[in-house]
Amino acid sequence: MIEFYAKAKLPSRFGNFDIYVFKNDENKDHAVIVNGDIYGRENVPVRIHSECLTGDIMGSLRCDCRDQLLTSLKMIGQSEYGMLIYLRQEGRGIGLLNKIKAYSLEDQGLDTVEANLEQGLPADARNYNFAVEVIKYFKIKSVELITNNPEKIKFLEENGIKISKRIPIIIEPNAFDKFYLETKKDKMGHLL
Ligand SMILES: Nc1nc2c(ncn2[C@@H]2O[C@H](COP(=O)(O)OP(=O)(O)OP(=O)(O)O)[C@@H](O)[C@H]2O)c(=O)[nH]1
Ligand SMILES: [Zn+2]
Repeated sequence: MIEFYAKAKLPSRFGNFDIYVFKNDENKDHAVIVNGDIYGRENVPVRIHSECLTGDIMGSLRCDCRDQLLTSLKMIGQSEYGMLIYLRQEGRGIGLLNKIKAYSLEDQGLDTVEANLEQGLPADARNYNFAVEVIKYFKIKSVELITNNPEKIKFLEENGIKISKRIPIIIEPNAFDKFYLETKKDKMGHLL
């Protein structure tokens, strides 16, 4: 269960957003960025973004996270209404320390899935319960989900969220994330 905690204006380079924080079962400060009036609406563009300190903040080229984050904020800012749910599930839920250990194994040739498994961790430890709760909190009737990840679509649909459309978010690979993106496509079923 989530509970409203605080809301404030968040003017940004992408638009005049509102930011919400909710109390939740995981006790994590997930952030919800909202543009316009989403309450009770249909076909709301929604991005569910998992935290990536190295990419989102530091501009790492090992992944496409930052470009996906900026592209989706821009998309949402340009739409009449929309929402980005920023989940504090660093490293697909294994945390920063384990993600950097995984990077170290990837530097030795393992792919992103193998590097998690090698540590005895799941390839993807995330869940999207918080996102489901937020979508229900705003009584959103249907969602246009900005993603390439079929797991997110599956999780939301299994938990009663109607997805009217998937909006792909394809970022051109660079020399450093090419293999990472290939692995997402080949091993994780991403629609790339
Ligand atoms: N464990 C691990 N996590 C990573 C690695 N590279 C990026 N991440 C994390 O992966 C998450 C991003 O997930 P992705 O699978 O790239 O994308 P997604 O958000 O599931 O799918 P999209 O909605 O299509 O973007 C973030 O939490 C990153 O911190 C890695 O090599 N190993
Ligand atoms: Zn990343």
